[in-house]
Amino acid sequence: MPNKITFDYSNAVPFINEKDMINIEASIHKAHEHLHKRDKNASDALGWVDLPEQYDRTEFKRIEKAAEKIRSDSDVLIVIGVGGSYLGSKAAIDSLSHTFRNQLKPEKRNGPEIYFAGHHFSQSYLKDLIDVIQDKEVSINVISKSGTTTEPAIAFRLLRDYLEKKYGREEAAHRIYATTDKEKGALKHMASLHGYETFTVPDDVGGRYSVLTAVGLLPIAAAGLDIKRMMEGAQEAKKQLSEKSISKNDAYQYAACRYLLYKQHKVMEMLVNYEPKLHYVSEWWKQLFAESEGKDGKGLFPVSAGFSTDLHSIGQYIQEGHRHMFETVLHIESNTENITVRETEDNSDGLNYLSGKSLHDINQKAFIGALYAHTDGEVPNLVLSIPKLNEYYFGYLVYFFEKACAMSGSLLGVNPFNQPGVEAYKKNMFALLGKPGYEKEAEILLRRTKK
Ligand SMILES: O=P(O)(O)OC[C@H]1O[C@](O)(CO)[C@@H](O)[C@@H]1O
Repeated sequence: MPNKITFDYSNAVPFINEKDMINIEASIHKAHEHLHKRDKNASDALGWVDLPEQYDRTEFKRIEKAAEKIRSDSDVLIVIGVGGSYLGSKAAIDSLSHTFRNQLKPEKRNGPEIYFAGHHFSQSYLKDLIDVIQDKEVSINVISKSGTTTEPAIAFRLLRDYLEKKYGREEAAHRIYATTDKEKGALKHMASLHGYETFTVPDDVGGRYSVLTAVGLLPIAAAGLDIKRMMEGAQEAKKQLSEKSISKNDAYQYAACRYLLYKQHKVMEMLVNYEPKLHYVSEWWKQLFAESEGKDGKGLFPVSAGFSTDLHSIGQYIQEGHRHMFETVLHIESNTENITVRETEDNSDGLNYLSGKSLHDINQKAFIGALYAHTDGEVPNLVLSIPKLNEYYFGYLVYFFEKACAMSGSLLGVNPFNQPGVEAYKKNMFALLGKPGYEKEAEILLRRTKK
């Protein structure tokens, strides 16, 4: 099996050709220099670039130890976080575990049931979650880089109450793990006050680039997945994707294709998978690219689809609707399961032509069929071939997208490491909720609603 994920843009021709790739090389080199030759002392957001090799080994051991404790004393782990503080671990756990993991008997599950909270304000979700965890041993991993994000902060206040009522303050504190800034923020303060074990989100790693830090690794390890192997995959990606030359660097090719298609009014990118387990990989990818690129009136709009399911809903639009999109397909090459269609005597459903074929074979044909159909319909297709769904390739994929995203933002001429626009709704919400310090905004909003 190859040690890498490969990228193929041959199905984006005639929109992209080799000459375009040669022309864009100089811009790629310039951005590459910036990404790699940074001043290591500068406070930038490039800590993720070397992270697969230069991560904190001592903290890594503590993560493994904490994960072991959670696995031995908990039936349930609740991971509290939003955006980059939960999407990466959710993506890893969903894509690398049994599809119905939480419903399996404990002995078949390899670790506690894992639930996510603090990624919205839904009352019924929280009530239902509390129903489900009754009579079970529970631990919490609360994750917030800033330590002040409202959704996880509220969920933590409520679930901490639940835990303290159930176990008492002291025992609850032994079941709470906080992942946050090393010194500032409300969460760090609370952790010190109550004695929670803490893990660090490095200063120079932004939330959406943080899945390979404690942010992602603790929940992933608690789910029984091999985080060492994940880091090895990321290390290999780091090695291969540190090539400056576009012809040798698949992440840069992908970034270049996105930019070239964008320039031809293909302003929407649809990340496509043929495996429901990958749903949250797409959700993670959407945040990575949307927060990194959507600014200054620029940016590709990232959307996602799960095929063949969505071919039966939005397939019509993709084939014949407005021609403003391209697809990037996550193609999983092999599958260890082998469910085949058997022949029947009467062939009453007309499916005997498929006998002996596995569902994996059929899925592969759906992929090729849609690829050709959509390309014929002027929807360019980029393909990322992933040899197998496992920890190694997950780590590789994360690093691939992070590198491509940083390059892609640089080509667009935006800062791929900030997200100033996310504050606008928060400001209004705080004003409407009466948060101290937002009185002026509240007045403006009041006038606006009276008009
Ligand atoms: O980890 P934190 O600081 O709670 O932030 C969660 C998410 O919220 C955002 O800051 C947007 O508000 C994202 O960039 C981030 O991933």
